[in-house]
Amino acid sequence: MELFKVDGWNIKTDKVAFAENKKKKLQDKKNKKAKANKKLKDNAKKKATSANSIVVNPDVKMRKFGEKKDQSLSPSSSTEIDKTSTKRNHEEIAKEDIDSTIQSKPQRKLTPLQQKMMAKLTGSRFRWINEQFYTIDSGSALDLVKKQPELFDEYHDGFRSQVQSWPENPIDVFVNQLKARSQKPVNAPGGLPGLTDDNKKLLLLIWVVVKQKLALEVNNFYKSFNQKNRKWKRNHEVHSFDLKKVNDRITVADIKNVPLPDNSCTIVIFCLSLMGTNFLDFIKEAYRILAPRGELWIAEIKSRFADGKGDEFVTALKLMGFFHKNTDDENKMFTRFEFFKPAQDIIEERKAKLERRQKFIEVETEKEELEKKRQKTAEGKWLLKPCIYKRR
Ligand SMILES: C[S@@+](CC[C@H](N)C(=O)[O-])C[C@H]1O[C@@H](n2cnc3c(N)ncnc32)[C@H](O)[C@@H]1O
Repeated sequence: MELFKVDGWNIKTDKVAFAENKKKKLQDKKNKKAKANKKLKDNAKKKATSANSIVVNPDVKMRKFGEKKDQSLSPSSSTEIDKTSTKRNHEEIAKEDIDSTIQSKPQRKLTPLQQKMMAKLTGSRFRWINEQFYTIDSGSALDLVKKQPELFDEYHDGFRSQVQSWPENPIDVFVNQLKARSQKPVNAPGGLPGLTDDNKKLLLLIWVVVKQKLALEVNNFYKSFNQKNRKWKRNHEVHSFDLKKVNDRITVADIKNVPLPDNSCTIVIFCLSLMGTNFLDFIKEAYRILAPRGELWIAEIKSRFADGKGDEFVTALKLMGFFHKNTDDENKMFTRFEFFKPAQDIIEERKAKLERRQKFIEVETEKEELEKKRQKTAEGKWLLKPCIYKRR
Protein backbone atom coordinates (compact mmCIF):
# COMPACT_ATOMS: atom_id res chain seq x y z
CA MET A 1 0.00 0.00 0.00
CA GLU A 2 1.23 3.33 -0.84
CA LEU A 3 2.09 5.59 2.04
CA PHE A 4 -0.78 8.05 2.90
CA LYS A 5 -3.04 6.21 0.54
CA VAL A 6 -6.38 6.22 2.26
CA ASP A 7 -9.52 4.89 0.76
CA GLY A 8 -11.67 7.67 -0.55
CA TRP A 9 -8.80 10.15 -0.18
CA ASN A 10 -6.65 9.98 -3.23
CA ILE A 11 -3.75 12.35 -3.84
CA LYS A 12 -3.11 11.77 -7.50
CA THR A 13 0.48 11.94 -8.59
CA ASP A 14 -0.47 13.65 -11.83
CA LYS A 15 -1.85 16.53 -9.76
CA VAL A 16 1.46 16.85 -8.02
CA ALA A 17 3.16 16.91 -11.37
CA PHE A 18 0.64 19.61 -12.44
CA ALA A 19 1.74 21.78 -9.56
CA GLU A 20 5.29 21.68 -10.94
CA ASN A 21 4.01 22.53 -14.45
CA LYS A 22 2.17 25.52 -13.05
CA LYS A 23 5.36 26.81 -11.46
CA LYS A 24 7.19 26.46 -14.76
CA LYS A 25 4.40 28.23 -16.63
CA LEU A 26 4.38 31.04 -14.09
CA GLN A 27 8.11 31.43 -14.54
CA ASP A 28 7.68 31.47 -18.35
CA LYS A 29 5.02 34.12 -18.00
CA LYS A 30 7.31 36.24 -15.83
CA ASN A 31 10.14 35.89 -18.36
CA LYS A 32 7.85 36.91 -21.20
CA LYS A 33 6.63 39.94 -19.26
CA ALA A 34 10.19 41.01 -18.50
CA LYS A 35 11.10 40.63 -22.19
CA ALA A 36 8.08 42.68 -23.26
CA ASN A 37 8.95 45.43 -20.77
CA LYS A 38 12.53 45.54 -22.05
CA LYS A 39 11.26 45.81 -25.63
CA LEU A 40 8.95 48.64 -24.67
CA LYS A 41 11.78 50.52 -22.96
CA ASP A 42 14.09 49.98 -25.94
CA ASN A 43 11.41 51.29 -28.32
CA ALA A 44 10.83 54.34 -26.16
CA LYS A 45 14.56 55.07 -26.17
CA LYS A 46 14.71 54.67 -29.94
CA LYS A 47 11.72 56.98 -30.40
CA ALA A 48 13.27 59.68 -28.26
CA THR A 49 16.56 59.53 -30.16
CA SER A 50 14.97 59.57 -33.59
CA ALA A 51 12.56 62.38 -32.68
CA ASN A 52 15.48 64.51 -31.66
CA SER A 53 17.46 63.69 -34.75
CA ILE A 54 14.70 64.83 -37.08
CA VAL A 55 13.52 67.96 -35.38
CA VAL A 56 15.05 70.41 -33.03
CA ASN A 57 15.75 69.19 -29.59
CA PRO A 58 14.44 72.35 -27.96
CA ASP A 59 17.08 72.34 -25.24
CA VAL A 60 19.96 71.92 -27.68
CA LYS A 61 18.57 74.48 -30.09
CA MET A 62 18.03 77.09 -27.46
CA ARG A 63 21.50 76.56 -26.08
CA LYS A 64 22.87 77.20 -29.55
CA PHE A 65 20.90 80.42 -29.83
CA GLY A 66 22.07 81.36 -26.37
CA GLU A 67 25.68 80.87 -27.42
CA LYS A 68 25.21 83.05 -30.45
CA LYS A 69 23.57 85.79 -28.40
CA ASP A 70 26.42 85.71 -25.92
CA GLN A 71 28.82 86.36 -28.78
CA SER A 72 26.77 89.27 -30.05
CA LEU A 73 26.55 90.64 -26.50
CA SER A 74 22.89 91.43 -26.62
CA PRO A 75 21.77 91.34 -23.00
CA SER A 76 18.08 91.61 -23.71
CA SER A 77 17.82 88.69 -26.07
CA SER A 78 20.05 86.38 -24.09
CA THR A 79 17.91 86.77 -20.97
CA GLU A 80 14.93 85.96 -23.03
CA ILE A 81 16.56 82.87 -24.47
CA ASP A 82 17.63 81.61 -21.05
CA LYS A 83 14.04 81.73 -19.97
CA THR A 84 12.75 79.90 -23.02
CA SER A 85 15.43 77.25 -22.81
CA THR A 86 14.12 75.90 -19.52
CA LYS A 87 10.60 75.74 -20.85
CA ARG A 88 9.43 72.42 -22.20
CA ASN A 89 5.77 72.97 -22.61
CA HIS A 90 3.10 70.69 -23.94
CA GLU A 91 3.55 72.10 -27.45
CA GLU A 92 7.16 70.91 -27.53
CA ILE A 93 6.29 67.51 -26.16
CA ALA A 94 3.51 67.24 -28.71
CA LYS A 95 6.07 68.16 -31.34
CA GLU A 96 8.20 65.15 -30.44
CA ASP A 97 5.10 63.00 -30.36
CA ILE A 98 4.23 64.00 -33.89
CA ASP A 99 7.63 63.00 -35.12
CA SER A 100 7.51 59.62 -33.49
CA THR A 101 3.93 59.18 -34.67
CA ILE A 102 4.94 60.00 -38.20
CA GLN A 103 7.87 57.61 -38.02
CA SER A 104 5.94 54.70 -36.64
CA LYS A 105 2.93 55.52 -38.81
CA PRO A 106 1.66 52.34 -40.42
CA GLN A 107 1.01 52.50 -44.14
CA ARG A 108 -2.73 52.26 -43.83
CA LYS A 109 -5.62 54.66 -44.00
CA LEU A 110 -6.16 56.56 -40.77
CA THR A 111 -9.45 56.18 -38.98
CA PRO A 112 -11.44 59.41 -38.44
CA LEU A 113 -10.29 59.46 -34.81
CA GLN A 114 -6.65 59.03 -35.87
CA GLN A 115 -7.09 61.78 -38.47
CA LYS A 116 -8.45 64.04 -35.75
CA MET A 117 -5.49 63.27 -33.50
CA MET A 118 -3.07 63.83 -36.38
CA ALA A 119 -4.64 67.22 -37.14
CA LYS A 120 -4.34 68.17 -33.48
CA LEU A 121 -0.67 67.21 -33.39
CA THR A 122 0.05 69.09 -36.63
CA GLY A 123 -1.69 72.12 -35.15
CA SER A 124 0.43 71.86 -32.02
CA ARG A 125 3.54 71.69 -34.11
CA PHE A 126 2.53 74.78 -36.11
CA ARG A 127 1.89 76.68 -32.90
CA TRP A 128 5.27 75.62 -31.56
CA ILE A 129 7.15 76.81 -34.69
CA ASN A 130 5.10 80.01 -34.72
CA GLU A 131 6.02 80.68 -31.10
CA GLN A 132 9.68 80.18 -31.91
CA PHE A 133 9.59 82.78 -34.69
CA TYR A 134 8.00 85.33 -32.39
CA THR A 135 10.23 84.73 -29.38
CA ILE A 136 13.69 84.66 -30.95
CA ASP A 137 15.53 87.45 -32.74
CA SER A 138 15.62 87.62 -36.52
CA GLY A 139 19.21 86.36 -36.86
CA SER A 140 18.35 83.23 -34.89
CA ALA A 141 15.21 82.73 -37.01
CA LEU A 142 17.30 82.82 -40.19
CA ASP A 143 19.77 80.31 -38.69
CA LEU A 144 16.91 78.07 -37.62
CA VAL A 145 15.38 77.99 -41.11
CA LYS A 146 18.78 77.47 -42.73
CA LYS A 147 19.39 74.45 -40.49
CA GLN A 148 15.87 73.07 -40.71
CA PRO A 149 14.19 74.38 -43.87
CA GLU A 150 11.25 72.00 -43.37
CA LEU A 151 10.14 74.11 -40.38
CA PHE A 152 9.49 77.01 -42.75
CA ASP A 153 7.19 74.89 -44.96
CA GLU A 154 5.35 73.42 -42.00
CA TYR A 155 4.92 76.91 -40.58
CA HIS A 156 3.48 78.20 -43.84
CA ASP A 157 1.09 75.24 -44.20
CA GLY A 158 -0.27 76.03 -40.75
CA PHE A 159 -0.32 79.78 -41.38
CA ARG A 160 -2.24 79.30 -44.63
CA SER A 161 -4.91 77.30 -42.92
CA GLN A 162 -5.26 79.98 -40.23
CA VAL A 163 -5.58 82.80 -42.77
CA GLN A 164 -8.18 80.88 -44.78
CA SER A 165 -10.72 81.49 -42.06
CA TRP A 166 -10.10 85.25 -42.01
CA PRO A 167 -12.68 87.46 -43.68
CA GLU A 168 -9.91 89.32 -45.54
CA ASN A 169 -6.23 88.74 -46.29
CA PRO A 170 -4.02 91.81 -45.71
CA ILE A 171 -2.08 91.03 -48.90
CA ASP A 172 -5.25 91.55 -50.94
CA VAL A 173 -5.79 94.89 -49.23
CA PHE A 174 -2.26 95.98 -50.16
CA VAL A 175 -2.61 94.80 -53.75
CA ASN A 176 -5.91 96.65 -54.12
CA GLN A 177 -4.36 99.76 -52.68
CA LEU A 178 -1.46 99.58 -55.14
CA LYS A 179 -3.87 99.08 -58.01
CA ALA A 180 -6.09 101.98 -56.98
CA ARG A 181 -3.24 104.41 -56.42
CA SER A 182 -1.58 103.37 -59.68
CA GLN A 183 -4.49 104.93 -61.54
CA LYS A 184 -3.19 108.36 -60.53
CA PRO A 185 0.11 109.72 -61.88
CA VAL A 186 3.21 108.82 -59.87
CA ASN A 187 4.04 111.45 -57.22
CA ALA A 188 0.71 113.19 -57.80
CA PRO A 189 -1.64 113.60 -54.82
CA GLY A 190 -3.18 110.17 -54.21
CA GLY A 191 -0.68 108.52 -56.56
CA LEU A 192 2.17 106.25 -55.57
CA PRO A 193 5.55 107.71 -54.63
CA GLY A 194 8.23 107.34 -57.31
CA LEU A 195 11.89 107.97 -57.96
CA THR A 196 13.52 109.41 -61.02
CA ASP A 197 16.15 107.14 -62.47
CA ASP A 198 19.20 108.15 -64.56
CA ASN A 199 17.05 108.38 -67.67
CA LYS A 200 14.59 110.60 -65.77
CA LYS A 201 12.09 107.78 -65.76
CA LEU A 202 9.86 107.39 -62.76
CA LEU A 203 10.53 104.25 -60.91
CA LEU A 204 8.41 102.56 -58.31
CA LEU A 205 10.51 100.34 -56.18
CA ILE A 206 8.43 98.17 -54.00
CA TRP A 207 9.99 96.18 -51.26
CA VAL A 208 7.91 93.49 -49.73
CA VAL A 209 8.36 90.80 -47.20
CA VAL A 210 6.02 88.19 -48.32
CA LYS A 211 6.13 84.66 -49.55
CA GLN A 212 5.12 85.13 -53.14
CA LYS A 213 1.61 86.38 -53.69
CA LEU A 214 2.18 90.10 -53.46
CA ALA A 215 5.19 90.21 -55.78
CA LEU A 216 3.42 88.02 -58.30
CA GLU A 217 0.21 90.00 -58.23
CA VAL A 218 1.99 93.34 -58.49
CA ASN A 219 4.05 92.14 -61.45
CA ASN A 220 0.96 90.81 -63.21
CA PHE A 221 -0.91 94.02 -62.52
CA TYR A 222 1.76 96.29 -64.01
CA LYS A 223 2.17 94.01 -67.00
CA SER A 224 -1.46 94.42 -67.98
CA PHE A 225 -1.52 98.07 -66.86
CA ASN A 226 1.39 98.89 -69.16
CA GLN A 227 -0.21 97.06 -72.05
CA LYS A 228 -3.37 99.13 -71.65
CA ASN A 229 -1.68 102.46 -70.87
CA ARG A 230 1.24 102.69 -73.24
CA LYS A 231 1.49 106.43 -72.67
CA TRP A 232 1.55 106.15 -68.89
CA LYS A 233 3.75 103.14 -68.53
CA ARG A 234 4.93 102.35 -65.00
CA ASN A 235 8.44 101.11 -64.45
CA HIS A 236 8.64 99.07 -61.37
CA GLU A 237 10.74 96.56 -59.50
CA VAL A 238 9.63 94.29 -56.70
CA HIS A 239 12.03 92.79 -54.21
CA SER A 240 10.80 90.08 -51.88
CA PHE A 241 12.78 88.90 -48.90
CA ASP A 242 12.14 85.93 -46.71
CA LEU A 243 13.91 83.34 -44.60
CA LYS A 244 13.72 80.64 -47.30
CA LYS A 245 13.84 80.75 -51.08
CA VAL A 246 10.57 79.17 -52.08
CA ASN A 247 10.60 80.67 -55.57
CA ASP A 248 12.78 82.80 -57.84
CA ARG A 249 11.20 86.04 -56.72
CA ILE A 250 12.54 85.64 -53.21
CA THR A 251 15.91 86.73 -51.94
CA VAL A 252 16.91 85.05 -48.71
CA ALA A 253 17.77 87.72 -46.18
CA ASP A 254 17.09 88.78 -42.65
CA ILE A 255 15.04 91.93 -43.16
CA LYS A 256 17.16 93.62 -40.55
CA ASN A 257 19.78 93.85 -43.24
CA VAL A 258 18.77 93.69 -46.91
CA PRO A 259 21.04 94.01 -49.95
CA LEU A 260 19.57 97.29 -51.21
CA PRO A 261 21.20 100.75 -51.27
CA ASP A 262 20.16 103.70 -49.09
CA ASN A 263 17.20 105.77 -50.32
CA SER A 264 16.49 103.35 -53.13
CA CYS A 265 12.87 102.29 -52.52
CA THR A 266 9.58 104.06 -52.65
CA ILE A 267 7.36 101.60 -50.81
CA VAL A 268 8.25 99.10 -48.13
CA ILE A 269 5.63 96.60 -47.06
CA PHE A 270 5.69 94.49 -43.93
CA CYS A 271 2.75 92.18 -44.18
CA LEU A 272 2.46 90.35 -40.84
CA SER A 273 6.21 90.01 -40.93
CA LEU A 274 7.41 91.90 -37.84
CA MET A 275 8.17 88.57 -36.22
CA GLY A 276 11.59 88.73 -34.55
CA THR A 277 11.92 90.14 -31.04
CA ASN A 278 14.13 92.85 -32.57
CA PHE A 279 11.55 94.01 -35.14
CA LEU A 280 12.38 97.70 -34.63
CA ASP A 281 15.62 96.87 -36.48
CA PHE A 282 13.42 96.10 -39.53
CA ILE A 283 11.84 99.51 -39.18
CA LYS A 284 15.29 101.14 -39.09
CA GLU A 285 16.24 99.18 -42.20
CA ALA A 286 13.08 100.33 -43.94
CA TYR A 287 13.98 103.92 -43.07
CA ARG A 288 17.47 103.44 -44.51
CA ILE A 289 16.36 102.05 -47.87
CA LEU A 290 13.33 104.31 -48.33
CA ALA A 291 13.76 107.42 -50.40
CA PRO A 292 12.47 110.66 -48.83
CA ARG A 293 8.65 110.70 -49.24
CA GLY A 294 8.77 106.91 -49.59
CA GLU A 295 6.03 105.01 -47.79
CA LEU A 296 6.02 102.26 -45.20
CA TRP A 297 2.95 100.02 -45.13
CA ILE A 298 2.45 97.63 -42.27
CA ALA A 299 -0.22 95.09 -41.38
CA GLU A 300 -0.06 93.38 -38.02
CA ILE A 301 -2.33 91.07 -36.05
CA LYS A 302 -4.53 93.10 -33.71
CA SER A 303 -3.91 90.98 -30.64
CA ARG A 304 -0.20 91.79 -30.82
CA PHE A 305 -0.60 95.39 -29.74
CA ALA A 306 0.20 95.63 -26.06
CA ASP A 307 -2.00 98.73 -25.70
CA GLY A 308 -4.78 97.15 -27.79
CA LYS A 309 -4.79 99.97 -30.37
CA GLY A 310 -1.30 100.40 -31.71
CA ASP A 311 -0.78 103.97 -30.47
CA GLU A 312 2.40 103.00 -28.65
CA PHE A 313 3.61 101.30 -31.82
CA VAL A 314 2.96 104.46 -33.83
CA THR A 315 4.88 106.54 -31.27
CA ALA A 316 7.87 104.18 -31.50
CA LEU A 317 7.93 104.43 -35.30
CA LYS A 318 7.69 108.20 -35.12
CA LEU A 319 10.74 108.17 -32.85
CA MET A 320 12.53 106.21 -35.56
CA GLY A 321 11.94 109.11 -37.92
CA PHE A 322 8.70 108.17 -39.69
CA PHE A 323 5.67 110.39 -40.08
CA HIS A 324 2.37 108.71 -39.38
CA LYS A 325 -0.17 108.97 -42.17
CA ASN A 326 -2.99 106.59 -41.36
CA THR A 327 -4.16 103.75 -39.13
CA ASP A 328 -6.92 101.50 -40.35
CA ASP A 329 -8.35 99.15 -37.75
CA GLU A 330 -11.58 98.30 -39.54
CA ASN A 331 -10.55 94.72 -40.00
CA LYS A 332 -11.31 92.20 -37.25
CA MET A 333 -7.98 90.37 -37.46
CA PHE A 334 -5.32 92.94 -38.35
CA THR A 335 -4.55 96.66 -38.21
CA ARG A 336 -2.94 98.47 -41.12
CA PHE A 337 -0.63 101.44 -40.78
CA GLU A 338 0.79 103.88 -43.30
CA PHE A 339 3.89 105.91 -42.53
CA PHE A 340 6.24 107.90 -44.71
CA LYS A 341 9.80 109.06 -44.56
CA PRO A 342 9.78 112.87 -44.59
CA ALA A 343 11.24 114.93 -47.42
CA GLN A 344 14.97 115.69 -47.21
CA ASP A 345 14.53 119.35 -46.13
CA ILE A 346 12.31 118.27 -43.23
CA ILE A 347 14.82 115.64 -42.16
CA GLU A 348 17.55 118.31 -42.13
CA GLU A 349 15.38 120.77 -40.24
CA ARG A 350 14.51 118.17 -37.59
CA LYS A 351 18.14 117.25 -37.14
CA ALA A 352 19.18 120.85 -36.67
CA LYS A 353 16.35 121.45 -34.18
CA LEU A 354 17.35 118.43 -32.13
CA GLU A 355 21.00 119.46 -32.09
CA ARG A 356 20.05 122.98 -30.92
CA ARG A 357 17.92 121.51 -28.14
CA GLN A 358 20.63 119.13 -27.01
CA LYS A 359 23.23 121.91 -26.95
CA PHE A 360 21.33 123.76 -24.24
CA ILE A 361 19.56 121.08 -22.29
CA GLU A 362 21.32 117.90 -21.32
CA VAL A 363 18.24 115.80 -21.75
CA GLU A 364 17.93 112.32 -22.95
CA THR A 365 15.83 112.33 -26.04
CA GLU A 366 12.79 110.11 -26.22
CA LYS A 367 14.54 108.19 -28.95
CA GLU A 368 17.44 107.41 -26.64
CA GLU A 369 15.00 106.33 -23.97
CA LEU A 370 13.38 103.96 -26.43
CA GLU A 371 16.76 102.51 -27.35
CA LYS A 372 17.62 101.99 -23.67
CA LYS A 373 14.30 100.31 -23.07
CA ARG A 374 14.77 97.88 -25.95
CA GLN A 375 18.32 97.12 -24.83
CA LYS A 376 16.88 96.06 -21.50
CA THR A 377 13.91 94.13 -22.86
CA ALA A 378 13.46 93.35 -26.54
CA GLU A 379 10.51 95.17 -28.10
CA GLY A 380 9.00 91.82 -29.07
CA LYS A 381 8.08 91.48 -25.40
CA TRP A 382 6.38 94.76 -24.69
CA LEU A 383 5.65 96.75 -27.84
CA LEU A 384 4.27 93.98 -30.02
CA LYS A 385 3.45 90.74 -28.26
CA PRO A 386 4.01 87.38 -29.99
CA CYS A 387 1.07 86.33 -32.09
CA ILE A 388 -0.29 83.20 -30.43
CA TYR A 389 -2.80 81.07 -32.30
CA LYS A 390 -5.43 79.35 -30.22
CA ARG A 391 -6.07 75.63 -30.26
CA ARG A 392 -9.11 74.91 -32.41
C1 LIG B 1 3.23 85.49 -40.75
S1 LIG B 1 4.13 85.19 -42.21
C2 LIG B 1 3.28 86.22 -43.34
C3 LIG B 1 3.57 85.82 -44.73
C4 LIG B 1 3.00 86.78 -45.78
N1 LIG B 1 3.52 88.12 -45.59
C5 LIG B 1 1.50 86.78 -45.72
O1 LIG B 1 0.93 87.75 -45.21
O2 LIG B 1 0.91 85.82 -46.18
C6 LIG B 1 5.60 86.12 -41.90
C7 LIG B 1 6.65 85.97 -42.96
O3 LIG B 1 7.72 86.85 -42.65
C8 LIG B 1 8.92 86.14 -42.77
N2 LIG B 1 9.91 86.72 -41.86
C9 LIG B 1 9.82 86.85 -40.54
N3 LIG B 1 10.93 87.39 -40.04
C10 LIG B 1 11.76 87.61 -41.07
C11 LIG B 1 13.07 88.13 -41.20
N4 LIG B 1 13.76 88.55 -40.15
N5 LIG B 1 13.61 88.21 -42.41
C12 LIG B 1 12.93 87.80 -43.51
N6 LIG B 1 11.68 87.30 -43.45
C13 LIG B 1 11.11 87.19 -42.25
C14 LIG B 1 8.55 84.71 -42.38
O4 LIG B 1 9.47 83.77 -42.85
C15 LIG B 1 7.20 84.56 -43.03
O5 LIG B 1 7.28 84.14 -44.36
